[in-house]
Amino acid sequence: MRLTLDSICKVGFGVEIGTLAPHLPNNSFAKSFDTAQIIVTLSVIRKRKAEIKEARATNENDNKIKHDILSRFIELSENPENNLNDKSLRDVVLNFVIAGRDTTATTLSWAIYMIMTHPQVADKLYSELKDFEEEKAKQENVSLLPYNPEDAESFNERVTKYASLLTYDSLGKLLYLHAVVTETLRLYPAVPQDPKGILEDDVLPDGTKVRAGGMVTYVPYSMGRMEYNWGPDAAQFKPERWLKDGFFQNASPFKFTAFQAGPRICLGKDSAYLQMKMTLAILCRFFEFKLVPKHQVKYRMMTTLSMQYGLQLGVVRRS
Ligand code: HEM
Repeated sequence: MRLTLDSICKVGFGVEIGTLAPHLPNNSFAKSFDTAQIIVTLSVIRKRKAEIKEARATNENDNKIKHDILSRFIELSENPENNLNDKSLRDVVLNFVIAGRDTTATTLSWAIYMIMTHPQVADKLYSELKDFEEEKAKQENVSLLPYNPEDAESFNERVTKYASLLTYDSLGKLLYLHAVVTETLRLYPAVPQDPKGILEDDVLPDGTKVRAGGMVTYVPYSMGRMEYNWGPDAAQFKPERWLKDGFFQNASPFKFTAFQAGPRICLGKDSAYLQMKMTLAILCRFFEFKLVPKHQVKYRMMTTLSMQYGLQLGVVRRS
């Protein structure tokens, strides 16, 4: 939650929340999130507006002007035709924080759970990440100094070097990692069910009549486990099902519904993949995870699919 909250606040609104600082501070933003969202987000909007105004007044060059999502919405709000006031901007901020924090955090937890309970997947993923490191370092003429997992300094140096090799383009080459994340979302979709209110009487494509005022729900959790959709091994965690002849095979969003489908499909899908793949690449290259014996992992069906008792695990540094 700390990682994904920091990330969505930085990418979305250009604000350093700092909940993941080395001493893991209690953070007023995170703490007050549930109770004081509105006050906090309005202050972020006001601060950003003032910064934009100042950057323009002092004719700052382009790299001083932030390019986050909020700044773009503020620019749109300057045109009265767009009808965007502070309240709508507040809703934009809240929408992105809610959409971007718990979804990716919960998917990362399920992915780590799947990886550590499927040793063959963990091995294959580790090989992909190690091979990537060697190839990329060779390509970029980066020297990889040997390190000792027991020695924090040399270990951290190597992790930092590895992180610098992970770019938007290079992450796109980690196909097994992409398949691991996608397979996790098939079995543990962050939004497990997604109800819709019916505005007008209508008839669904299969002839089912629906009445205004009622509700229809599609359930990615069930759809991801239907043999009808995925074959007799639907219940098994098999990233390989997404790969054919070394290429990633996308499924229709009407079959793999974790991000919804149609015109209101998730706007943050690519950004979510980027963040999750970057995090998992570093974690799975440098750490091995072991579930705490007898710890029970059970899902909790809320707006997002969380773990009822959390995920308790041991972590060991890898060579
Ligand atoms: C694993 C990660 C994620 C999953 C599974 C996911 C899933 C979804 C789903 C199912 C919806 C449709 C909700 C509905 O309208 O009924 C949605 C909408 C949305 N998501 Fe995501 N999401 C993820 C991450 C993110 C991130 C990181 C962001 C922001 C950077 C984001 C931004 C949005 C926005 C803005 C919408 C509303 C789109 C609209 O109504 O037109 N999501 N997401």
